[in-house]
Amino acid sequence: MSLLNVEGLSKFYDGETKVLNDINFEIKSGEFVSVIGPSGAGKSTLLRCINRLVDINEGKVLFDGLDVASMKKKELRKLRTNIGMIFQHYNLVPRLTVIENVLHGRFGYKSTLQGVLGMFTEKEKEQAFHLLEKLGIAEHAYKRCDQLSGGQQQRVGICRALIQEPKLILCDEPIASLDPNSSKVIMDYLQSISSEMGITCIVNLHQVEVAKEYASRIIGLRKGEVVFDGASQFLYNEQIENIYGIESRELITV
Ligand SMILES: Nc1ncnc2c1ncn2[C@@H]1O[C@H](COP(=O)(O)OP(=O)(O)OP(=O)(O)O)[C@@H](O)[C@H]1O
Repeated sequence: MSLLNVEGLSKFYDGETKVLNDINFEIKSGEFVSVIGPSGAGKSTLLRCINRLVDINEGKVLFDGLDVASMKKKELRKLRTNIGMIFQHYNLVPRLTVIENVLHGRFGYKSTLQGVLGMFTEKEKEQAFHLLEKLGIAEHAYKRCDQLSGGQQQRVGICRALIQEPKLILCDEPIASLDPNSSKVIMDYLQSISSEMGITCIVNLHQVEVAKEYASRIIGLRKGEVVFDGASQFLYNEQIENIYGIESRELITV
């Protein structure tokens, strides 16, 4: 079943230059898709349109059949509970503990007062701890987040997204700040989230070889347009050159 439909999506920030131009694709529940493309191609903007962090200028984004562009405050809150987000720089609150940061993922289910007062149920705390165990960082639960390595902080970010019980996780360059070993750990976790938990993942990546290794499907963006959309095994050098431009041959290591 299709979870996400993007139909004729265009986005411009300044009213003139199209950052995204007539984007069309459909993503089925449980898919693991990577979006690749050169810097400035519009990868982050695309993710931001899907969870309406930015407004959509033309076309449609349908999440679970619902039109994201026309959502009002309450519907948007529900949408963002259904969509977890993982960022390059983790976006954690550094002075708070690991477990507090994870519990922030439950904010979408709380009233403002409950959220501000940090009123979480025992079940939610157990759930947070269980997720930290699953991601191998339970021993750090009561440390401040800023005492953790980048890779560990990203695992906290994943736990915070998972505790939302999302249908979709959007990852905006989740390994761009990490060394190769930590990157592998994070990508392995993201893959198991998709294959074992059935959560749909869309992952923006700069590394073509990582996208090919992990994603079953790749969407290639160039100058705001989809220039490739297909199974990763069909992303040959020719397609990579088309996405990155002929001048980027050094990127091709596959
Ligand atoms: N808030 C904004 N206001 C104006 N222009 C923006 C804004 N955000 C992004 N842009 C522009 O939109 C274009 C696409 O940016 P975007 O960040 O989506 O690309 P990207 O493919 O994710 O790039 P990168 O890989 O470098 O993160 C760029 O030209 C960028 O300068």
